Amino acid sequence: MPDRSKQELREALRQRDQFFTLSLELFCRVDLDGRLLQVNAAFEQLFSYSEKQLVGHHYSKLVLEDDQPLIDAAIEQIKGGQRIHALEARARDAQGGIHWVEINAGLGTEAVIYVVARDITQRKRDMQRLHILERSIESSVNGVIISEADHPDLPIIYVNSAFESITGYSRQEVLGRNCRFLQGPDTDAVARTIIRRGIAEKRYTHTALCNYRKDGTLFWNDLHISPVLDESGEVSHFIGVQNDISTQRAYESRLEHNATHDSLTGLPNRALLEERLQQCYHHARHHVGSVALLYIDLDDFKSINDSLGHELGDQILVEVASRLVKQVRSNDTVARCGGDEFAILLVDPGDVPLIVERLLANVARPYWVEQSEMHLTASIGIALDSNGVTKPSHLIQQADQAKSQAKRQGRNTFQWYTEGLNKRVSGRVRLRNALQHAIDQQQFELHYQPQIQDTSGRILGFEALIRWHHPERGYILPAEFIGLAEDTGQIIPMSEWVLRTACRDNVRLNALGFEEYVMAVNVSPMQFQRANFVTGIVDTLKQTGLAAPLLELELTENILMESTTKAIEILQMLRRLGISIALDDFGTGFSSLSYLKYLPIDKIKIDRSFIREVISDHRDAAIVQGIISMANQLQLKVLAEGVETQAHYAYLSKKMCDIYQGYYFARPMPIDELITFLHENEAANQLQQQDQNDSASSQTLLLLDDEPNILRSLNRTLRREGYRILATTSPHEAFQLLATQEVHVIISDQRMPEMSGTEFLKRVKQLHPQAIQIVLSGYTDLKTVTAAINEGAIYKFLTKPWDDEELRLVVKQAFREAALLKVRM
Ligand SMILES: Nc1nc2c(ncn2[C@@H]2O[C@@H]3COP(=O)(O)O[C@H]4[C@@H](O)[C@H](n5cnc6c(=O)[nH]c(N)nc65)O[C@@H]4COP(=O)(O)O[C@H]3[C@H]2O)c(=O)[nH]1
Repeated sequence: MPDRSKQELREALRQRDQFFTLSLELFCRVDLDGRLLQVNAAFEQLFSYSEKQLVGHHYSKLVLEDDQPLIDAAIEQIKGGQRIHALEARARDAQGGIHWVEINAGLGTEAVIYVVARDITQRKRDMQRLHILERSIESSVNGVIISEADHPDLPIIYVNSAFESITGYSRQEVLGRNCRFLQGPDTDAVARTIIRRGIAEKRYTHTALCNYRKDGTLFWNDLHISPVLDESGEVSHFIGVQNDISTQRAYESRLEHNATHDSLTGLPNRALLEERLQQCYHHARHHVGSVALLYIDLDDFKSINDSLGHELGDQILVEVASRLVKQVRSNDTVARCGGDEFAILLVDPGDVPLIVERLLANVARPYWVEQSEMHLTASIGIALDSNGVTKPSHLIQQADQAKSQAKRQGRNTFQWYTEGLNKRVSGRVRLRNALQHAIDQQQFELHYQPQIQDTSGRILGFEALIRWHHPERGYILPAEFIGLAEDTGQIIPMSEWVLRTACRDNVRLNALGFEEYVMAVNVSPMQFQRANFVTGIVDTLKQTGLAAPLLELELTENILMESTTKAIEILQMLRRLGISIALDDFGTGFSSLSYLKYLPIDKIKIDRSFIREVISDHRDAAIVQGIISMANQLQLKVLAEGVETQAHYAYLSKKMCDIYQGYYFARPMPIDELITFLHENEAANQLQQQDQNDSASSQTLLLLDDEPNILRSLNRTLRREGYRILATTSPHEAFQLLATQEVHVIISDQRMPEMSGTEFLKRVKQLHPQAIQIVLSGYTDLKTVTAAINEGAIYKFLTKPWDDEELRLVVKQAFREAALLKVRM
């Protein structure tokens, strides 16, 4: 070889070595057995071995055992004349660090393998990371969408499987499209704008919007959109992460619904009603009267609930709710305010009474519960916003007040709210406070009214009647405060006090040596319904020492009708203890008579409203007669309340009434007055008894009439009573008789030739003031009567022809009066 060529060859080799040495790629030469022959600097550097430490060593000094079969196979291929391209294997450096290398190799001319390799550890790591990211995106439960930002329509270039399962669209169906195909008519315009702006401004955006699945169903998409920047910082893509929050939304709206709706009927509750009312005020401030509020309360629903059970009670409430809703327009609000109370907000109501009538009629239609027919009514209160109300709760309150008024007016009716009603309600609030003060200050007293046995006139017992001794107003009657106390619950402490005091006072009467009297105490509905009612009574009897048979409880029909079975059980318990039961105000309760036979009671008290006109109104007379006959059949005692006159008494005793109570005998009186009354009564009884014992004739009656026939007839009527009767046709002779005999009662004619009856009695009054005088006149002209009354001498004025029974009673009373007079003198 010429020198020049040698020189050129040396130069080429030097350049190749330099290239070999300086190259950043890993170079090495390996013999066909896999032993290293030469490595370059990059190789030394990567593996931290010097060329000396490597040359002559088998490649397995570096390549991991797992990858060695790959290298062996590659060597075999090379030996067969093939080239190896991009074979990846792992090798360990001197410090034990692992490197991924990509190997290219081929056979050189001198049976040496030339290897060019590259350290791809970083690339491998990056790829692995990408792989993990992709796997995590794929396995994410959130839908992921990547769209291209360069393209104006932002076409989708990637969606994950979660997107497919949320939307129902496959990857192929959505690639290349803009995401907006998921939107629909209900998609909120605000949410769309938020997305549009976020994309235009290339920033992170978050919103929730309703989207549609492939099958057309709606879902709530909680969407986060983030821009993706390329190396130059430009937005190359948008990545959207979507979350199906339909269930959460449904739950939230259910929660919201529950917070504003009644769970049983599904109607708005009171809070939502107030909100709607507030909205109405807001919109309708311009014209008054545009809103009406109806407050509806079902009448006696409690008894239905108690008798049918709550489940069926609930069914009825649901039915009522549906009937109410059907009667109003869709922009009106029907709300359930709790229990059996509903309210309706009528917007631009028009003819309110017409609507209310319709509501009442519909509530009153029969209900079918377990194959039986049930009836129900409602009371409705109406308030209009024309009353200058500015707060929803006030309007509701006004309608509520009007409803209570409707209830008091007999139910199944409606009532408008008025200022007068408001005043009454404020009055009630004041009264309630005053009543509380009275309870705290013990301003109550008990007055006792005697109850009299029929023929004997004997006192059987008393009714305890509460009085409020107001420091300024004096005595206030129960009619003014019992009803309110019942509504407010204040009746409970009052009733306990009444029972205790009445029992204690009866024990006191006993201790004073009077005969045993029965004390009748009124029981209030609320008191009766308390769980501890019977034990409370037993405790009071124990504490006061009153024997149970000396206590009578007066209950009204209405109390017993509330829950008949339970009431019967309670009454039976009381009767077993020895306490007697009277049914008060009988005839006023409109209740069915058929239940009477089941009630364990002892006595019926005919309400005084029937007694007032009993002698002049044939209807009252018929009712009283009916009650007495029925009571007789049921072997119950009958007490007539409100016996005010002698005529009442005479009439009722003819009708076989057993017991009497009324002003005719005595008014209710405080305990001290009662004690005096009882003493007087005892004394009179004793005298009467003594007189009767002395001789039947000790009660002397003088009859004076100028007509002998009248005298005979009077004699006949009164003879059977056992009086000693003196009779004369002349006033003169009468004076003589009076002078010689003790006369207790005189019956005188008015018109006599010798002297007028009035004149005669006036003179007798002066001479014999202890004699009780009765005028019996055929002339009832005003002059005669007033003259007789003005003379003040007479006890009674009777007319001819007389009623025998009445006459007998008057005379009997007169003798009683004469006896009392004698005690007082
Ligand atoms: N016009 C007239 N009235 C007569 C006559 N005789 C009695 N009265 C009155 O009739 C009422 C009889 O009591 P009541 O029917 O149980 O009716 C009672 C009773 O329902 C209730 N009440 C009274 N005290 C109590 C009590 O302590 N507790 C409860 N829960 N209620 C009571 O208040 C009602 C009214 O009581 P009072 O005003 O005391 O009225 C009493 C009595 O004063 C009469 O000849 N003519």
